[in-house]
Amino acid sequence: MTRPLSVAVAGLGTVGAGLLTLLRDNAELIAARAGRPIVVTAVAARDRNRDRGVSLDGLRWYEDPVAMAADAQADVIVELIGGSEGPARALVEAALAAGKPVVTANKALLALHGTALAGQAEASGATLAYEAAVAGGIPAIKALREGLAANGIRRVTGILNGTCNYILTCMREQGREFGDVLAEAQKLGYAEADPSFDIDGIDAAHKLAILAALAFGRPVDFPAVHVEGIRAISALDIRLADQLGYRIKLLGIAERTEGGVATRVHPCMVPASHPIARVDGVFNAVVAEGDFVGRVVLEGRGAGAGPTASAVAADLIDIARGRATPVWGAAGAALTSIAAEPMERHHGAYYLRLMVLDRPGVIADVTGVLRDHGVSLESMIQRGRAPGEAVPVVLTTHACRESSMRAALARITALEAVLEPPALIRIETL
Ligand SMILES: NC(=O)c1ccc[n+]([C@@H]2O[C@H](COP(=O)([O-])OP(=O)(O)OC[C@H]3O[C@@H](n4cnc5c(N)ncnc54)[C@H](O)[C@@H]3O)[C@@H](O)[C@H]2O)c1
Ligand SMILES: N[C@@H](CCO)C(=O)O
Ligand code: NA
Repeated sequence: MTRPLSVAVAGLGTVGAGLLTLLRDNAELIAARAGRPIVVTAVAARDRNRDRGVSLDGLRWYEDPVAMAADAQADVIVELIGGSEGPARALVEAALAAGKPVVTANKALLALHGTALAGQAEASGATLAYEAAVAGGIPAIKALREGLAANGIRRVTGILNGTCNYILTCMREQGREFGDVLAEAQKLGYAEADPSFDIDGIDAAHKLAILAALAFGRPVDFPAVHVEGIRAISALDIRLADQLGYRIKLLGIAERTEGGVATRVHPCMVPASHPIARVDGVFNAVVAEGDFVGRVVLEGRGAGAGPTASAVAADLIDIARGRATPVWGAAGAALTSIAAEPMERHHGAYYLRLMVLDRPGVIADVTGVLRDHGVSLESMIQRGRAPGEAVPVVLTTHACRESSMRAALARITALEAVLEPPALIRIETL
């Protein structure tokens, strides 16, 4: 057998420790599939003495992860620190500059600096692999970049954040509070170091920006992604969605439109009968629609030590085998910018839930505003009666322009009888 692939790992948190465990437990089958053993020989972490459930005996130890890029014995650098700046970025840049292949799980880094990093990789001939960065253990990058490479892609839709999907599922199934479930997701190793990246939709937007670049052969464009998270989703809306035959999911959607490419991350009402509505807990899903293949659906765990380590190790096996693909699926010069379609131009149906004073004339005022903006109602439900008090009123609309809906919403919010900021959730028929 050829000599082992010598791996240097920076960051021994959830994913780093998971990778060491996987490479140890499955060493034999990995060696067979990689054509040679894959062995961690160096690590960089903050605390040498923390118990991670894996032995660090005999490994070269680095206080400064960036110094690892110059380790002459390391064949590959694995970056599992996280964050789009700081030591993670410095390490990846230093390694690529030295012509060393890099494997990372860092979607923030790729979404923000992916074009420059790919340029560096192309210039030095080094691989930059990132399967773990999108949808955890699901081989979504490989599927889109290699398996579906012969297709024009119309749309990619995904449940791309395990933490949010876990929170929404537990809120619905167990009636639990948002904060309580978030704390559990953190304990399970699903959440980002700063969990607002998860719940505000930023992490899903990082991943969607990466998928959109691969799907449409354009440079990664994170600022173009419209982003909303799940903070405003209430137990009441989850219950009402159920009654209407929907599930609330945080989706990332990238699609070709007449004006270019639209990329958006926001909570959606999806029909309860749609396969994506049944992707629950920490599971993610990626649905790609290609012009020749049709619809491809991938589902699996999107976060956690095991699934993420599985994806990192798969990239290491590719490197050990000498398999390399351009970072964004084509050489930098072959990528072409495509206009970003602004969210105001989105066309779709809406769920609007108001808390209104239960008194005559209020519904007429609300529907009057919708009429003024050309928004047509599909249904209206008032739950309960409480004369002179607040009651929830739910309206669903036919498809209309986002700009019309927003203008109507601003006027409805300002009505005296509307007591709280309304909840607006887009309905996706997919
Ligand atoms: N946890 C998941 O399920 C998951 C899934 C996919 C991708 N990711 C990504 O993987 C990366 C790591 O995530 P994680 O969940 O393992 O995070 P983590 O916080 O558990 O681990 C990160 C580790 O890096 C260490 N670190 C910080 N600064 C360092 C430095 N200067 N030198 C050396 N070590 C340093 C921290 O002490 C910590 O142990 C992130 O980019 C994250 O977005 C995580
Ligand atoms: N925090 C991320 C980790 C996986 O990228 C999530 O919850 O999906
Ligand atoms: Na993946």
